[in-house]
Amino acid sequence: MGNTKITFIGAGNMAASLIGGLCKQGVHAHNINASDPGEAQLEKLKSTYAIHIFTDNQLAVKGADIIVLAVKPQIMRQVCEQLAVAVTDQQLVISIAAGITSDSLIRWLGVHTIIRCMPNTPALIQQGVSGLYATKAVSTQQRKQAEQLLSAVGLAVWLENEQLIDAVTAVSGSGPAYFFLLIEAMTEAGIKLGLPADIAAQLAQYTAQGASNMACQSTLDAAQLRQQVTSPNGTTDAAIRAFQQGGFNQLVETALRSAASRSQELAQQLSE
Ligand SMILES: NC(=O)C1=CN([C@@H]2O[C@H](COP(=O)(O)OP(=O)(O)OC[C@H]3O[C@@H](n4cnc5c(N)ncnc54)[C@H](O)[C@@H]3O)[C@@H](O)[C@H]2O)C=CC1
Ligand SMILES: O=C(O)[C@@H]1CCC=N1
Repeated sequence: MGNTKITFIGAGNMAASLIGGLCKQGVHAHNINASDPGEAQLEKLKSTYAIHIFTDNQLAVKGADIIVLAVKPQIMRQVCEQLAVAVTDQQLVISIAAGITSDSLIRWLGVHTIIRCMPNTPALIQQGVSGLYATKAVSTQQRKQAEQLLSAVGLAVWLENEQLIDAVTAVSGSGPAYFFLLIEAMTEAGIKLGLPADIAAQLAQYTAQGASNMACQSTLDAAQLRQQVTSPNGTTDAAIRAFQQGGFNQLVETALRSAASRSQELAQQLSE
C-alpha cells in the first residue's frame, strides 16, 4: 500500500477487522486514521495497533487518499452530509455499508469517486473475501488502490453490476455468521452425544477449518469432496439424508434470499 493514507469513519467490528488485517499485513499504522464517537474502541485500536484516532470525522479525512465509510447504514446519510464539506473528488470513498447505493452516497457526499465494497470479518486474520463495485468516476489508479487494500486482508473480487452487492452480502458478507451458527449447532449436538464441551467445540471448529481449506485448495468441487466422505449407507449418508429430509438446501436458499432482500429493503428505506 506504500504511503497511501486511509481513514476509517466508524471504528466498530468491521473497521477493526480491516484495520487489524492491514496492520498485520505490514501497512504502517501512521498511514491509518480512525474516527468514531466511541472513545473506548478508539483507545483499544490505538493501544493495539498505534493508529491515529479522531472523534471529529472532518479532521480525520484531511489528507486521506482513501476514506472507508464503516458506519451502520441507518446513520450513513447523516455522516456523509456532515463530511461533504471536507471530502473532494481526488479522494476515493469506499463504503462497506450493506444496502446503501452509490447514487445515494454521491448525492449525500457530493463526490463521484465511490466504490461499494462488501467485506467480511475474517479480514481480521487476512482470510476475508470482498466484493467490489466501482462507479465510473473512479480512476484505474484508485481501483488498484482499493484492490490492494482489500487484497491485504483476503480475496477481492470485482463486480460489474452494483445490484450484485446484495448477493455478495447474502453469501459472504453475512456468511461467517452462518458458519459460526453451524459450529455452534455441531458443538451442542456433540455435547448431547456425550462429548466434553471443550472437545466438542474443538472438533466442530477444526472440522470447519479443514473442510473449508480442502474446498479452497482442491481441484474437486464441494459436491465431489462431500461424496468422498460419504460411504454408501454409512454414517455420513445417514446424516446427509437427515439434513436433506429437513430441507437443508431450501432452507439455505431461503436464508440467503432473506439477507439479499433485507439489503434491498435498506437501500429503499434509506435512499431518500
Ligand atoms: N460486521 C460485519 O460482519 C460486516 C459489516 N458490514 C457493514 O459495516 C458497517 C459497520 O458495521 P459494524 O462494524 O458491524 O458496526 P459497528 O456498530 O460495530 O460499528 C459502527 C461504528 O460506527 C460508529 N459511529 C456511530 N456514529 C458515528 C459517527 N457519526 N461518525 C463516526 N462513527 C460513528 C459507532 O460508534 C461504531 O463504533 C455497516 O454498514 C455494515 O453494513 C459489512 C460487511 C460485514
Ligand atoms: O448484518 C449486517 O447487516 C452486516 C452486513 C453484512 C454483515 N453484517
